[in-house]
Amino acid sequence: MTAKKTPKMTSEMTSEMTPEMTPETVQDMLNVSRETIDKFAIYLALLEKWQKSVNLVARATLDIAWQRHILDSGQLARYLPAGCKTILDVGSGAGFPGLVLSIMQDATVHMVESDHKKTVFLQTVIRKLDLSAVVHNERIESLPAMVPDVITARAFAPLGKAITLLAPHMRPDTVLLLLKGRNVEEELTEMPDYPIMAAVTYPSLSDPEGMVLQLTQDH
Ligand SMILES: C[S@@+](CC[C@H](N)C(=O)[O-])C[C@H]1O[C@@H](n2cnc3c(N)ncnc32)[C@H](O)[C@@H]1O
Repeated sequence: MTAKKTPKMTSEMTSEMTPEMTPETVQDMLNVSRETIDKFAIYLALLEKWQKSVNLVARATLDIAWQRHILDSGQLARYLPAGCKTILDVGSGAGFPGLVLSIMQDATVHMVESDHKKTVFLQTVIRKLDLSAVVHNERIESLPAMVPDVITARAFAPLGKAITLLAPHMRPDTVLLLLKGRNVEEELTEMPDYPIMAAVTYPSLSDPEGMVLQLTQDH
C-alpha cells in the first residue's frame, strides 16, 4: 500500500430525474431494449411475490421500484469500462445493483450476500432469467480474492470500511462504482490509507440526493 492521496472531485452531468417513472421512461433513460425491460418486469414480479415472506427491500420502495431499484442500479452501466467482463457486487441484498447489471450487461456478475434467504431469491431470479451470474452466500471478509474489472455496491458500508473490505479484491485497474448518498464528500475525507487517486461523483438519475461515486486507483 502506498501513501494516501487526496481524491480529485469532479461533478459531471445534470440529473434527469422525473416524477412517476414508468418502465418506458426507465427504458429511455437507460437506453435498453424492450426485451431488457421485460426481464426487469419479471424480476420485479418475483421481488413482489417473495417480499410477502422475506424482507428483501423496504416495503415502501415496491411502488417506486422502477425508479428506486431498476434505474438506480442500471445507471451504473454507463460508467463500466469498455470490455468489462467481471463485476463483483458486494452486499447484493435482493440484487441491487448486481442483478440489474447482469440483466443489462454481457459480463459475469458475482454477487456476495451473507443472508441465506436473500441468496435463495437471487438464485431464483438467475435461474428464471438464465443470467450469467454467480451468488456467493458468505461475508465478503471470507471470500477468496476475486480481482474483478469492476466492484459495485449500494448501501453496503461507509466508504472507509467498504474500501478496507474490498482492498483484497482490487487489482490496480479495478474500478469501484458505489451508489452513495449526499454525505459522500464527508466520507471521502475518511478514506483509509489506500492508493486511490481519483474520485468522481455523478448526480444520480434516480435520487435527487444520491450520487454515483467512481473510484479509480494509482498505477
Ligand atoms: C442495506 S442492504 C443493501 C442491499 C442492496 N445492495 C440494496 O441496495 O438494495 C446491505 C446488504 O449487505 C449484506 N451484507 C452486510 N454485510 C455484509 C458482508 N460483510 N458481506 C456480505 N454481505 C453483507 C446484508 O445482508 C444486506 O443484504
